[in-house]
Amino acid sequence: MTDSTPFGTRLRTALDTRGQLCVGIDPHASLLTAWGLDDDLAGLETFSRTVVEALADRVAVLKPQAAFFERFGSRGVAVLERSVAEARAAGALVVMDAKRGDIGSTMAAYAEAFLSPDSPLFSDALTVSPYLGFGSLQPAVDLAHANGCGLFALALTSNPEGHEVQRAVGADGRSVAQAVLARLAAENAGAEPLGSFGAVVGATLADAGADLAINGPLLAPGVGAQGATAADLPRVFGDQVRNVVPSVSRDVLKHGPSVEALRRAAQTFVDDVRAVTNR
Ligand SMILES: O=C(O)c1cc(=O)[nH]c(=O)n1[C@@H]1O[C@H](COP(=O)(O)O)[C@@H](O)[C@H]1O
Repeated sequence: MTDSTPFGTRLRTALDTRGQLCVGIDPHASLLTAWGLDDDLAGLETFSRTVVEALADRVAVLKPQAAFFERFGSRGVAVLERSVAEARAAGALVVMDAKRGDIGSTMAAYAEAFLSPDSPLFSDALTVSPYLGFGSLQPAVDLAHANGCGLFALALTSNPEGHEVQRAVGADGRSVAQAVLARLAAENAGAEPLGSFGAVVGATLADAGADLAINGPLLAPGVGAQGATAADLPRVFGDQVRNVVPSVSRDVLKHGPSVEALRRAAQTFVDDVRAVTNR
């Protein structure tokens, strides 16, 4: 199923109608065990199908983490393909968390894999790493534009180690992260109601220390297991809080395998975010 409406437009509608939340599908071995499943292909399949069944018809964004599927080889990737297709069919926007980034000619192949409607892994958006230079991402930017998809570029990640690279200051006096954010803002210029080229900015940051007004979505992992809460969002994101997509994996997933409990956990996060954003 393709939809040439730009990702940013579709995301704005999803956030406004379903609430500001992304749930990550991260089938950790420890979660499979906690759900009473074996850490094998059948466990992976049951886990993913349950999360999609519980949440794809009500949560704005689902974000499968590709590595947890790839560790089972090609049959794990086949489970990922089915999960993406079923989640999209049920109305969720799917952000593939594969954090791709390479020289431009190879980046074109990564873009084909995730942002081409003919690909079995076709997703609404893809996480990308701009640390081979933002310009190396151009094939993905072009394909996203062509197919109504989005990208989320790692700007200020939720892990403490990210700072040594992302806060480094270049010759022009800007941090590396600020330079990435500026490129995203340029890509989103003039887009309404929201651009399709987002940044990843961890909710765990003490403060962003950068201009987040990129006219695009801000994917904010770190809520839940990494220690951030909805109450941190206004401090980190200021007047951009409306464009934040808080992302939670383990703190929702730990409530399975009960479909009802997964739904309640997700709804609690949506309500908590709504309370701090006054929306
Ligand atoms: O791109 C991401 O999604 C991401 C970026 C980042 O800065 N930090 C981060 O934790 N993530 C991902 O977000 C998810 C966080 O999972 P939980 O800590 O269980 O909520 C994992 O899949 C991470 O790979």
